[in-house]
Order: sequence, then structure tokens, then C-alpha cells
Amino acid sequence: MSVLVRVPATSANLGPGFDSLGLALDLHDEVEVELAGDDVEIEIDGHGAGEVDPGEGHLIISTLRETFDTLGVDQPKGIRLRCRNRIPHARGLGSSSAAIVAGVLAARALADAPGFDDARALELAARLEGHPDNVAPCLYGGFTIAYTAQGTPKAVTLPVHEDVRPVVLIPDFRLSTEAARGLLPATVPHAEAAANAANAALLVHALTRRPDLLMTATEDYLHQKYRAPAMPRAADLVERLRSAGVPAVVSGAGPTILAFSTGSAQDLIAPEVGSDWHIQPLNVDPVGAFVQFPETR
Ligand SMILES: Nc1ncnc2c1ncn2[C@@H]1O[C@H](COP(=O)(O)OP(=O)(O)OP(=O)(O)O)[C@@H](O)[C@H]1O
Ligand SMILES: N[C@@H](CCO)C(=O)O
Repeated sequence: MSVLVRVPATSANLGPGFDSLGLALDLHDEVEVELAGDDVEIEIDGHGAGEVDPGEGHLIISTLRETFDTLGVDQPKGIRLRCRNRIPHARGLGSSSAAIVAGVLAARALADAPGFDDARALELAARLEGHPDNVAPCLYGGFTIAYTAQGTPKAVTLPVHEDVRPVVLIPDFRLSTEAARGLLPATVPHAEAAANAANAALLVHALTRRPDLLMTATEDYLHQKYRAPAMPRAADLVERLRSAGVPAVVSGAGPTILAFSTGSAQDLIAPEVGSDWHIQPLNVDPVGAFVQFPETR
């Protein structure tokens, strides 16, 4: 019995939307999960090959097991994973959320548990990831606002204006989300929190209706400056792009940069970016994760 799950990369925060706003991007991992044999067997094509845990400690395997437990079904003995990984790891493009969403959705499909709906899948994936802003767009696609109601992670999706064209600038160096979160202060000045709240609200309007407001709307006060010492080249490039008129932010916990190439901004990006950054224009993925059984392929 097997299932194929396709999961998108995501860019979280988008500037002032720390731990809340996120965008699904047209760059995908594909994971085939088969319940067979007596052992865990993992084949990886692409990112993470030769690096990630090859057994029970693999993030998709641990997520599958956690989800089977949550669903109250017996643990399978043997699991075969075939991963086609196109999302780079530890770069701020939501690779860990993609792996977690793939594991949760594959386990739900294999256990035939339709009562475990997307809201519950989001809740479990957000708990496993530790924050909801990548798992929400990964699961639902598009532009999402993740929030917490009575302790439960939830999300809404909004349509993105057609002139919003994301471009990611991926460096050759990495930064783990855990390390980047360790740099955040326990408190921030009230005036900066207020300015951040205004920009996060404005950003929702800018992404859905008024892309011309993206420069102001992407200004963040909660995380980027505190993390800059861990990624000085990314921080410097964000500043240069913004000075050149390109709305640019750190993608997720970095060090990838997300730029919005609205209007003429596309032409302004390349001259600011050195050859050690990979420039990749990406469409917004409006669909999010999806699951196929072999007979429907
Ligand atoms: N497809 C995968 N298979 C197995 N492990 C993975 C996979 N994707 C990510 N991981 C694990 O997650 C780590 C990266 O997670 P991390 O949260 O640091 O960064 P990210 O998710 O790529 O970026 P961000 O959270 O900032 O968007 C990898 O080093 C690896 O251990
Ligand atoms: N909101 C998270 C996103 C990580 O992808 C952070 O910035 O730590």
C-alpha cells in the first residue's frame, strides 16, 4: 500500500508577519510512502541525500509514526520512503514544514482517516514544527494568515494580487531555524511592536490588493535585525535591495531572501546580487499539499 504526497516550499514571516504570515511557492518535494517490509528504507534524490538521518530519526518517518499514534492505528513495521527533494534545507524555505506536512498527510491517507480533517492536520503539523506560519501555506497553498484560537493553531487563506511575483535569492550557506530563533529577544520596545502591527496589517492589504504598498508593508521590527549577526551577507543584501527600490525581506528564519518583483523591480534585483546567490523567480502555489494514490496517477 503506498501514497504519493507533493508539498510546496514556503516563505514565512514576509517581513512583519513573524510566526503568522506565509506564502506557498511553486517549488516542491515529492514523497512516496509505502507500507512494506520489516524495516525503514529511505531513498533520497536531491537535497538532504547523505545528510539527514537514514532511519527512525528521519523527520518524515518520525512524523508518520507520531501521526499514526495520534490516529490511534497500529504502527507499521516496515516503511519505504522515496523522497525527491527540491526544497533546500535550512535556508528559510520551509523544508522541515514540507517534510512534516508530507508525513502527516501520508499517514492520514494510509490510515484511511478522513475524519482527521485539514484543521486537525494543521494543528498536529504546527505542534511538530513549533510554529504554524510555514505549515499553513504548505497545507493550504497561497497566502495564509496563521493564528491561535483558544490555544489551537488555525489559518485562513487569501488570494494574492496577480502583480505580486516572488523571487527567492538562495545563498550557498545555511542557518538552522533553531539557531535563528535563539537570537530573538524576550521583549521588544512598545513603539516598535505598534509599528510592526501596522505594517503586518498593511501587508495583508498590499499582497491582496495594493502591491504598490509592499515596500512600507514589508518593514519588520520583530526579528530581522536581531538575526542579522548570524547572516550578515543576507542582512546587507536585503538593505541594498530595499535601497534600490525592491521590497525584500528575509525568507522565514533565513538566510534566503524573498523579493517581490512588482513592476520594474525585476530589473533592479540582478545587479545587486552576487554570483554566490541563486536567483529563482517562483509563482505562488495556489493549491498546497496534495495526495495521490497509485491507482489515480
Ligand atoms: N525532506 C526532509 N527530510 C528529512 N529531514 C528534513 C527534510 N527537510 C528538512 N529536514 C530537516 O530539517 C532541517 C531544516 O529545518 P529548519 O527548520 O532548520 O530549516 P527550514 O525548514 O529549511 O527553514 P525555515 O524553517 O526557516 O523556513 C534539515 O537540516 C533536516 O534536518
Ligand atoms: N516564523 C519562523 C519561520 C521559520 O521558517 C521564524 O522566523 O523563526
